[in-house]
Amino acid sequence: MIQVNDLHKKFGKNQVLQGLDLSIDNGGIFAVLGPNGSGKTTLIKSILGMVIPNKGDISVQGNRVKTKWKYRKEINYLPQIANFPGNLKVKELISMIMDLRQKPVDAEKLIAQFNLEPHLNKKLATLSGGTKQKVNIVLAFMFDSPLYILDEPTTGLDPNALIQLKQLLDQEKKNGKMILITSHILQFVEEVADEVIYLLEGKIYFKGSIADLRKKTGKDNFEHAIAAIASQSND
Ligand SMILES: Nc1ncnc2c1ncn2[C@@H]1O[C@H](COP(=O)(O)OP(=O)(O)OP(=O)(O)O)[C@@H](O)[C@H]1O
Repeated sequence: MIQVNDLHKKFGKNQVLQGLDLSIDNGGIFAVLGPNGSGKTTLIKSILGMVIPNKGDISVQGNRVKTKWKYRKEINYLPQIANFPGNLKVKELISMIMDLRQKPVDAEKLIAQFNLEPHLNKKLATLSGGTKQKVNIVLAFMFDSPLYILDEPTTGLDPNALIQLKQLLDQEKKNGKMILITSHILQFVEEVADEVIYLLEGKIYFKGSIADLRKKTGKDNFEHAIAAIASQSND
């Protein structure tokens, strides 16, 4: 469903992606990992058509990103930093996004799940970081789409909200959805991910299950396996 061929992207002299290939054709949770600055967000934004590559081809569900941008309606995206208009109230933002997307929604249940009712009449600028992230999650999950792209979804969440997020992910995975997640929280990744996609030096250095990663690195501990994979590449 996602096909990336020979993707190159540089910002000025900074060559971030250099000949990246990726193919995902089944549902499940895919964790996009890699050191800071390795290009995880750049890859995600290229798939979303928000970053224009210097070279290479991307298709999502058979639609080439360059020409058939309407495919974006089929993606639920949670940005790493949500730039909400601070003067809007939470409920106004939710209804604005509903109007824009014009798709059936199930916001009520999510609002209750993340205990957002007491915040609906508050302006976005006045919310705490974690509450903003809960709003971000509601916006990303309220439409039914085949593909979810979540950039650091756990940021700022309290333990209860984190449990709710994991439940949502599990439910959508059972519904056959494809879910791409970036996260630096390895405990979370270990719990939810079916596959790890590890970016290094502008390419995918490893793609496979956590069990495969353990086998490849000879490390049982996930954190150590991730650290080992980065150092193996320098050998
Ligand atoms: N719009 C931009 N203009 C200039 N440089 C950029 C831009 N976007 C990203 N970069 C650079 O590209 C590199 C990769 O950034 P990116 O945000 O994709 O990394 P990341 O793997 O998501 O990092 P992190 O783990 O810190 O979130 C970084 O060096 C970053 O400074």
